[in-house]
Amino acid sequence: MPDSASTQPDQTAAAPAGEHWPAPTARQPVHARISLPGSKSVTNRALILAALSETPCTVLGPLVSRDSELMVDALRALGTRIEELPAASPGAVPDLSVTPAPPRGPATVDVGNAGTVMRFVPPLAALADGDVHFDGDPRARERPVDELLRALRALGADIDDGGRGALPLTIHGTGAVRGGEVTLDASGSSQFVSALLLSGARFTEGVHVRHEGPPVPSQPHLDMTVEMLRAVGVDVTTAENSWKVGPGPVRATEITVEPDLSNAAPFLAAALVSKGEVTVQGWPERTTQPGDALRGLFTRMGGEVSRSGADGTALTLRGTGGIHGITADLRDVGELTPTIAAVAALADSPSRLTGIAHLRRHETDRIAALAAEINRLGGDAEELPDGLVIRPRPLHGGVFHSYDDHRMATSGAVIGLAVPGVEVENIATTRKTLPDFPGLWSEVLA
Ligand SMILES: O=C(O)C1=C[C@@H](OP(=O)(O)O)[C@@H](O)[C@H](O)C1
Ligand SMILES: C=C(OP(=O)(O)O)C(=O)O
Repeated sequence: MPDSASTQPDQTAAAPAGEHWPAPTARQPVHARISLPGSKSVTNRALILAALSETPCTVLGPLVSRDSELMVDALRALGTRIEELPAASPGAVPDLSVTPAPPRGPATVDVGNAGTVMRFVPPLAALADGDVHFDGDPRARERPVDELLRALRALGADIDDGGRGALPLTIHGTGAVRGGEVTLDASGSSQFVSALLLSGARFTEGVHVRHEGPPVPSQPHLDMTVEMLRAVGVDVTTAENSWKVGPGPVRATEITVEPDLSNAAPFLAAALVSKGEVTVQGWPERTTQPGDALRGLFTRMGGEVSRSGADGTALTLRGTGGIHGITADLRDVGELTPTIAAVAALADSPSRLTGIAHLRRHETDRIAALAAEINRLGGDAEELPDGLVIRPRPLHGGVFHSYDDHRMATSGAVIGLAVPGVEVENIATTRKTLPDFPGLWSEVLA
């Protein structure tokens, strides 16, 4: 079996065959100024809202990567017209013109390994007239959707998942979803709640989602959903563990996508690790993106953050010398964990990262994968049920496996900055959310 087909980390596994990318070491402090592609989370929400809109909508500055392409293909399969507009300048990312149509089946949706596609599209597909079949990468069949399916059924959808509570599945759309009140346990993924809210205004009775169970992760992503819904005229009220969307039209005409701040993580880490300076352009003054937390996290780990530019949207992180360990509850910003863990492995004191049990069901079991790969390079990372303890030790070169996980791959690149001889297996998996990570990384290191 090719290495990239395996998703389960195994500390004892010998380095299997696969494409290995020699991670460049930073021989001197990195000094760079970069523009990052659009946010995955904003792009895929924008596309869903545009598809449900009463009016045509332009999505400005969308991400073009595997996850966004899967979303575009899914919506096209359901009848939405999505066209690229002429690029503003050569090499610029084309904006997207979205012409909505009532969702229709029969259709087949490939979710790849995109959480946003496997969770956000089923509620929209339940509004279709006809059957919609969902499947994805082998790992997608292991990622949780059970609570979402349970909730959708309670709201009136007819779903055949063969009793698995997982992909593959077929939604027998009847052209309408009753909606109403539903209680679910969203501790496995905030995306269950976001999914129901994004399509909820189009359910006959709207939707009132209540969460019961251990805390819901990724609060900023829930805020993003609520904020984007309100921006297109949807009535949303929230209380603790409760979100209510009134029935009514979605009126999206233009949605601008912010740069992906979570994808800023490895680049800012490069400044910290190499004692250099990296500036990310277009960092919003105010945002719901979890990546905004990098400012505080990397400051605690030894960096210095400043803003510049006429509108203050150029954000610079300067490495001041030391890299410090950190004790942090990352429940709200789980997707930053792989980069924080990589930096922690290079720090001058131990780190304890908690609140992230749900990462065990992300693209791979990220807790196990990070521990396995840091330890494979001579480090000392210990798994906790809900996180990691990382005690820095001198690391050596070797293969850093990515487990088909974009953020594992970029973490290997971060460690490689400081440790000669690190080879990242399947760097191409970074295309899930970044169109050309190796290219951008070499530019930054040049
Ligand atoms: O709604 C979103 O866009 C996301 C929510 C989070 O999911 P979980 O709550 O499942 O961690 C995050 O990790 C994922 O990368 C994107
Ligand atoms: C968890 C992630 O992605 P997904 O949207 O597939 O859940 C991620 O990007 O870190």
